[in-house]
Amino acid sequence: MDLFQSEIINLLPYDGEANYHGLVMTPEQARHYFDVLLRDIEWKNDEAIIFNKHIITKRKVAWYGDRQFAYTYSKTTKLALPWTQELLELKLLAERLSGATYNSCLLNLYHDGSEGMAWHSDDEQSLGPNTVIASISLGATRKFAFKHKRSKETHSLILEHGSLLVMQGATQTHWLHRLPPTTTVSQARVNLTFRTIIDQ
Ligand SMILES: O=C(O)CCC(=O)C(=O)O
Ligand SMILES: [Fe+2]
Repeated sequence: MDLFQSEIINLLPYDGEANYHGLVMTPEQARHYFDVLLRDIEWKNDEAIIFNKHIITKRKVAWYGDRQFAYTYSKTTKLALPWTQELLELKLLAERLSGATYNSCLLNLYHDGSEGMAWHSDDEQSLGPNTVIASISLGATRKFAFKHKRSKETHSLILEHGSLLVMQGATQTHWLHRLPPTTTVSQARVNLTFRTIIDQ
């Protein structure tokens, strides 16, 4: 039984599913995970090569997994670190609620509302088709948006402290998503996306 929200809401009208489970832990648990992850995760500024320029983002990232999976995007490669206790606990929670399993997790740390993530889809070959991605949010409440690649239709929702969003089906094929920057948020947010790497 889901103690927190009986209804799971699918944000997308077609071409995929983005199921928002709402809060999946108490505010105390969410605060605990937020504090421990801020302290213990090996946060690094993200690097990318875009239009032949070497970019270093303010946003910080980390990459963890079952094995030393290589994660390559924007022409940079990271090797997965071994799971921590808290990451394993959150992975189990995401697996139980989403009915899928995961072998890796990408973490993002947004220090305040000036940091976000631009439109993209998580459609790397290493994730395979119709991949399931479970996204847990901790800390500041932020808006999250989807845009259909062809129709340009948009849908957005608010990701709360201690919440779970599961993207699945054809979502990454047909929809872009982003975390828009905002001037109204001064607190930090940590996001974890649990993923399954298939081709290594
Ligand atoms: O911070 C978020 O909620 C989204 C992060 C994201 O889209 C990603 O890591 O691919
Ligand atoms: Fe993403």
